[in-house]
Amino acid sequence: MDMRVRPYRSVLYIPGSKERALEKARTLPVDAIIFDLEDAVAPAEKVAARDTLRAALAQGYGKRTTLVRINGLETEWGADDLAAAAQMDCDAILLPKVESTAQLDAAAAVTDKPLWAMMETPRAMLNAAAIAAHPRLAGMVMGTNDLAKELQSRFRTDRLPMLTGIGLCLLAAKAEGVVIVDGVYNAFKDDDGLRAECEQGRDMGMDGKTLIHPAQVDIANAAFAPSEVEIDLARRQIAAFEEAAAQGQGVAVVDGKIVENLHVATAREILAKAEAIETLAAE
Ligand SMILES: CC(C)(COP(=O)(O)OP(=O)(O)OC[C@H]1O[C@@H](n2cnc3c(N)ncnc32)[C@H](O)[C@@H]1OP(=O)(O)O)[C@@H](O)C(=O)NCCC(=O)NCCSC(=O)C[C@H](O)C(=O)O
Ligand SMILES: [Mg+2]
Repeated sequence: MDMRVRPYRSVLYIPGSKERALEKARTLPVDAIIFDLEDAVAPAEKVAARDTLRAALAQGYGKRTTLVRINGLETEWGADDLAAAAQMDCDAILLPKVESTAQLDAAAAVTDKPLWAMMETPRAMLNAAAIAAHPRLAGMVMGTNDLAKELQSRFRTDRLPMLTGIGLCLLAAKAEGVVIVDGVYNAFKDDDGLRAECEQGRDMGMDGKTLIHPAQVDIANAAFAPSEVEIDLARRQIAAFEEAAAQGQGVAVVDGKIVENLHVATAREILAKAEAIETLAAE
């Protein structure tokens, strides 16, 4: 499926050590899963988590995209995590705290799997263009908890302190055509807060949101899917533009707004995304 069309609305973290959660995920309507060996797994459980995760992935997760987040290659677990993940039934490997292309080169020397990068430090934001342009990079994940820690910023509902960093990563991802998903919303019982943050991410151009709890899935799926209003408008824009083109005109007007070929391209992407979501849901 075309990467610009494949849904990444909901990307759920699951600690690689939690068997119940690993099982539960097979029942959840998530577009992608990050199987975590890093921060969600206690040091004493890290080695055993590799085997737990390998066994879970071998049983399959349907059409969901599967990513394994390893520990940093500079840690005592990183190299063995990477070697283990390279042999697992997963779609890609997610590297934490990527700050340079050298880290991607080191992982690329060990595995042929696509690589994703956690973007979660100020240096990562400053090097986002080079990271996104790495030939093996397929996606970026915002790590907004680590970013807040590094920035020494305060939590704000509008996320003002981190918008510069998020914006740099978005520009880099869009310039290179790689996926980018937003950071987690920690208050997993606060539906309204999550909904607002999803809307903000969607408005900015994020492909989806990383999540920490099953209760967050439906809100993210709704926020990052084309709405009925958007689908209806897209259909009408395409029809109006085709009619105008048939009459030798390059521009149409729908709802009092101009429609040019670039708007039609966006409209087609909206319909393709809606169709891809339907296809995933049907499987
Ligand atoms: C946050 C949690 C610790 C809450 O756990 P718990 O109290 O057990 O939740 P519930 O009792 O409400 O769980 C209800 C059922 O849902 C299952 N469950 C819970 N979480 C998940 C999950 N993530 N995936 C799949 N299933 C899940 C429970 O097993 C219950 O199932 P059932 O028995 O059938 O009722 C917990 O949600 C959790 O551990 N979440 C993940 C935390 C995590 O992965 N953190 C690391 C990633 S965040 C991060 O690092 C971001 C980044 O790096 C940054 O810097 O920002
Ligand atoms: Mg982090």
